[in-house]
Amino acid sequence: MPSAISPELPKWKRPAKTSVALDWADISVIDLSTFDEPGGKEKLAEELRHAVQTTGFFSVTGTGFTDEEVTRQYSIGQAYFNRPLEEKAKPELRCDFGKGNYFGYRAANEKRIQGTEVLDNIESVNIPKFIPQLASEPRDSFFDPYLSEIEEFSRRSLAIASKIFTLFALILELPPDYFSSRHAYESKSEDHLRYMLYHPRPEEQDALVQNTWSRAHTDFGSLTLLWSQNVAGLQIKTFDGTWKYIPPVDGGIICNVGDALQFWSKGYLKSTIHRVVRPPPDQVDGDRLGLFYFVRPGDNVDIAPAPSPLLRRLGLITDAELQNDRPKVTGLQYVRERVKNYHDHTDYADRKGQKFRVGDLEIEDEAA
Ligand SMILES: O=C(O)CCC(=O)C(=O)O
Ligand SMILES: [Fe+2]
Repeated sequence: MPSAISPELPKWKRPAKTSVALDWADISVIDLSTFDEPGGKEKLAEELRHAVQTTGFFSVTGTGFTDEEVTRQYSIGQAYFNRPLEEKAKPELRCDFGKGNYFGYRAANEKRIQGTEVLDNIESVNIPKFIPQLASEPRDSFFDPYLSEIEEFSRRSLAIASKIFTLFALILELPPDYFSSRHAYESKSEDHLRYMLYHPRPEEQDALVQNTWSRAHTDFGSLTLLWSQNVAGLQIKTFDGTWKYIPPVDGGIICNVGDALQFWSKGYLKSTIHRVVRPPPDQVDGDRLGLFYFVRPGDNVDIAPAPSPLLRRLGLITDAELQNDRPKVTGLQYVRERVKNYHDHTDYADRKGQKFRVGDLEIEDEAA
């Protein structure tokens, strides 16, 4: 059982910002502290509409998370990764990619990149929601002393996401809880809190894979929360086709729409293509530690267009489509297929333009 007082850990130190002049994306800042004010949601919804139609990535502030709480999560992540590989990589603690199950540990250096001899430099660990239905999923006993604070962080993360879902529902003129009810904390889903570490690679190796640390993709789920980080490398493909860096937003969480929300909204809410590249010279020597909450659709939720009056008016959905009695594609089926298709290989190969289907959903795994 977690102890009431969590043990001390070496305090993680946030790396300095780069002094290299990079081509930064213009990211809207949505201040959620005004959410409960009269008219607050409506105003934020308009700001968000603009953000998702220009860059697709946005940041939220006023989330209630203190810098100390966020640093603590990084400290936990750092201490976890500092342990020997044999402890982290026990078979029962690993992600079971054959089943499309992303809970648990993913080791670095096990897959090749784009058919070269260069190895994947990412290790990560995904922690499920703290609900009884997920109690038997892999969870490293390293986390035991910290479980109560990790659980609180996980629950508060989804609460932030819920506010954003409410804004999306307002934008689409749906009942305010249309999306948040499909992502309830107590309902089983593939949501996870993630600590993720990129290990720097020698420059010659990076050169062989076009400096790719994570290939261009769109996120699988509904919404991704990425605690702003100073080590540059994350880039988005802007709507005019150029790649721009996501800038650090102090105290902010970077958010992006995932493909599930794009399916529900028939593309009105766009899941922006992004990738991670080798950081600039003044940041490339250290590890790049990231903290995320990936929101996935509830296991039993149907991934089908939402009956949005706005989407109807825009001609993006028709009544026939809404009445269509097609077989349901559930959140669990969809997410598991995607994880399997992306990760259950020995190589993160170049897969540009390749499509696959889950039910009636057409999916491109590597965005061109
Ligand atoms: O590390 C990052 O900044 C982004 C990672 C990412 O896009 C992902 O894991 O889906
Ligand atoms: Fe991503």
